[in-house]
Amino acid sequence: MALLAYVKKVYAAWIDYPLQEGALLQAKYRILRFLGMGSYGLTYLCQDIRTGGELVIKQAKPSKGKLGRDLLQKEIEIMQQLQHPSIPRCLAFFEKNKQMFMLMDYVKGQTVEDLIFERGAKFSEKEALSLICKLMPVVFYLHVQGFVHRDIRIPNVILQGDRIYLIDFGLASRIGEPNEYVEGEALQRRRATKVTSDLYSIGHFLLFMLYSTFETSEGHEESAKGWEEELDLSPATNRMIRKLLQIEPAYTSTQAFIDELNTILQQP
Ligand SMILES: Nc1ncnc2c1ncn2[C@@H]1O[C@H](COP(=O)(O)OP(=O)(O)OP(=O)(O)O)[C@@H](O)[C@H]1O
Repeated sequence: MALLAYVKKVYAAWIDYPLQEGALLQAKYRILRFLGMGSYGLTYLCQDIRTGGELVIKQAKPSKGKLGRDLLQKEIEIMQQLQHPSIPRCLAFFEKNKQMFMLMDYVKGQTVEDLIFERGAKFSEKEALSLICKLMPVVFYLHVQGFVHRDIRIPNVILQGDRIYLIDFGLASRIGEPNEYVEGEALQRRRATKVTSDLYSIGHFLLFMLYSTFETSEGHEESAKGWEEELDLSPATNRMIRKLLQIEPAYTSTQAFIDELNTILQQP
């Protein structure tokens, strides 16, 4: 049994091996760089050789078979229904030899994850709240269109100068849709097809930014303290995060959260 699992793993790694830089897809799109491998897809930065323009191509992970293709198909269907300046457009898709590919806008910029972990960016309370405030119009738009993103995390938000982008709609769903692909109870809250799951993720997003200024004292790296003790936040922000994380009753709507966020930001 262990041998079979090993063989399957080796086979998956082999068929999921990224396509080579320089390779041409559909005789039009040259692969410039492999951007990364997610749970269900491989993503490449490409160039349209006719126009010289850059674009991103996401390939359904071959080892995931039909499930991978169905998930990419779903991502395409959702992205095609969205039109927002903070969401990359799905430009086209194609299938070749049972492989599925989606073309989308390339968002040049830096993810919030890179800013914190590679650039050492530090977000004060006001800066972190302002960034969330900037992100909320696209989240609100998504919710009004009847969708939840379900994967709002620091690697999925890109800053490009003054502009903000939300990427990776691989887990996006219609609000109220049955939770088909969620494994494990802990993920249910984050992945429920309700707007509260995006608000819950925004609570964690905010904490990631706020912890960028937190210094652990020597010898006390492992702290059992929670964020409320470790971070010196205003009582209003603490309460807001408690509501986002559903420690207190959750916000009844996305607008209710936005209103409270604006009120806090207007305080001196
Ligand atoms: N439209 C885009 N523009 C620029 N970079 C992108 C775009 N879409 C994805 N990326 C980048 O490509 C890489 C892979 O992204 P992808 O969403 O496929 O997987 P992931 O985020 O690594 O994993 P998972 O999908 O499991 O969350 C990431 O570094 C992401 O920032």
